Amino acid sequence: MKNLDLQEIRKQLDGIDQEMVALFEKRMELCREVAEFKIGTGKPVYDGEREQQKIDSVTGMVEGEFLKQAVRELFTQMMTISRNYQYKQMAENGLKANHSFQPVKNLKLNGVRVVYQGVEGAYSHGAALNYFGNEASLYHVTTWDDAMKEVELGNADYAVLPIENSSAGAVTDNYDLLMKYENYIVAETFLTVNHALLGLPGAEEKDIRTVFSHPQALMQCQEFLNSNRSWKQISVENTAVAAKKVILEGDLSQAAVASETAGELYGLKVLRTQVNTNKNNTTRFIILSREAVYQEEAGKISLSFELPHKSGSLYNILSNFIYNGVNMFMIESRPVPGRNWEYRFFVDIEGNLSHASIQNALKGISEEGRNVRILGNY
Ligand SMILES: O=C(O)C(=O)C[C@]1(C(=O)O)C=C[C@@H](O)C=C1
Repeated sequence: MKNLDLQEIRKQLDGIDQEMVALFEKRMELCREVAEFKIGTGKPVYDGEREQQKIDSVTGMVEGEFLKQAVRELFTQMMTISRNYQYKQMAENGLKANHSFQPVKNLKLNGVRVVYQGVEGAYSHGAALNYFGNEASLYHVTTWDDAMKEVELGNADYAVLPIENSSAGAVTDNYDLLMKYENYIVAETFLTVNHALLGLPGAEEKDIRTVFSHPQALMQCQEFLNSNRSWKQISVENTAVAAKKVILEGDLSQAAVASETAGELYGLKVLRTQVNTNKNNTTRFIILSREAVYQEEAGKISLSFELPHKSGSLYNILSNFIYNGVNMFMIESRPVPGRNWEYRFFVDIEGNLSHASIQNALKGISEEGRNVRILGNY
């Protein structure tokens, strides 16, 4: 008996769904006409005011919070699909997302000037050597900000900056610098980072009272460092500066957390190897240029945008990736300076600026987000 009831209900549901699909098709056909109108008049696809009116009107047609919320979600989704349909048509009419990036076969690597932050022996130096080898002329500056400035001024062709570590996460200061300067990410390189505990040639681990390193490196070695409760952990500019400090101050109770290479360079003794918690500790470095170029084979795009402090705003903007079949690798958020509780999002997606799906997604993002910037395709 029950089974029959269910079958009967399902039959009715099928009938309703059929009507809904037919109406949805009609709605999309009208949206196609809207797109034609917008292509003709140059109006943007996204009209936030109209969408709000629509949501207010349809939620007003039902009773009760549950149904109001359901109808809100349903229509938000439908309008998102409608926007994506319209962006697709714009792209087919040659109206692509605006960007000034030029494709190149290969990046210029020979005889270039490359800047990194820190001193010789710092991990950034290792990353620069990793990517550019010995052909380039490498030099260093004191801060990450200075490295970005060198590129902007044209003193360096490229800067090498750490952006993410597999155990400590994002290097947030460098995300902020991506906003401060108009330099572009043209490549990335990965460096396995193994920290050693380094002391004076005459020191033993039992003599140590103070450990110097970069805050990220200290964080990456928390398990080992915290097991020595009496040790004072002191942050300095970078790991190589820590090593230099230990040798210059000549105090047996001081140690540095830095690479073994830095230890050799400054004449320190390895008191313990691999003190990092994660033994696969890897840092991702980005290579920045002032030229907006991308290699034809590039497969990753970094972009940033800001969103208002409003329910669903992130969900809506990310739908531009979903409906274009674009895979997202990473998302990171940073506060927007001067605007409490509003965020700037940094997103890495899979793809190349020449792909139609990417152009569609970027067209949507650039209409719906604020201060949208393509940071690079590499
Ligand atoms: O009315 C429009 O301008 C449309 O493009 C249609 C529509 C919708 O699907 O209802 C889609 C996108 C706009 O942001 C607003 C509304």
